[in-house]
Amino acid sequence: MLTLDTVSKSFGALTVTDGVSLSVPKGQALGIIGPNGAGKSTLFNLITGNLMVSSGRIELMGRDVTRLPAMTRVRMGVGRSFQIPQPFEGLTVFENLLTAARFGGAAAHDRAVHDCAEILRETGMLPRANQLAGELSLLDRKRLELARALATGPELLLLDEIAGGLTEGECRALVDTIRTIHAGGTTIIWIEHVLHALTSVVERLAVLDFGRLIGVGEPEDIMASREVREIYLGIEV
Ligand SMILES: Nc1ncnc2c1ncn2[C@@H]1O[C@H](COP(=O)(O)OP(=O)(O)OP(=O)(O)O)[C@@H](O)[C@H]1O
Repeated sequence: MLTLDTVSKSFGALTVTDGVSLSVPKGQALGIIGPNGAGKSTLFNLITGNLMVSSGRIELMGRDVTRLPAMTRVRMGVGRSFQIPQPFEGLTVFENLLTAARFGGAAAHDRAVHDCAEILRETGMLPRANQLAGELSLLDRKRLELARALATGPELLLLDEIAGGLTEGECRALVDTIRTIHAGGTTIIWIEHVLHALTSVVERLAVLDFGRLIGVGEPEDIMASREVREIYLGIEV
């Protein structure tokens, strides 16, 4: 589905992504962890085309997308949620979804209306359909962020810290929704600091530190590794 080949990104003298190589097979759920400022969101921006790589190559569904703009990648099936939800505050929940489906996914109107209704149901947002996005609670803003990403019809779904700030119960509900999306065959890459939520969904974990990929593997092995415990969790072993 996705291959990163020695991808690097620098802002002036600051290297934020440092030679990252990674493959994500179709249908897999991969978690990305790492300390604040490790370059996780930047990596998402490089995958989506919101930022262009300084060097390296990105392949999506067998196609070199390294120089393709973000909109082309959305239309190819890359959907994302943002760490800070960015809905159109003055539009209703349904209008927000429809906008994503029509412009991000390029679906015809009738089809988009049908798909958006389905996504509202799937994400538990149906009762909020006619509410203004600007009036939503934190949980519902997060759900809307997920729903908007789904409305673009993604084959590859990138989730950026979607569980942070939620109560245990809210977090469980969100995890159930993400599990269902994954079970439907969508490839997922999920950046998350709420580790128990993340590891209850993903099959593989990648660790970023100072822009470098320092480990990729089964969640149990990664969480048990000395390097991760020292660098990420700050636990002396
Ligand atoms: N446009 C930019 N210009 C300059 N520096 C940037 C830019 N975007 C990000 N950075 C820097 O790159 C580093 C990585 O940022 P990034 O947001 O990718 O980290 P992160 O791992 O997602 O952090 P967090 O867990 O806090 O969200 C930080 O030091 C940040 O200040």
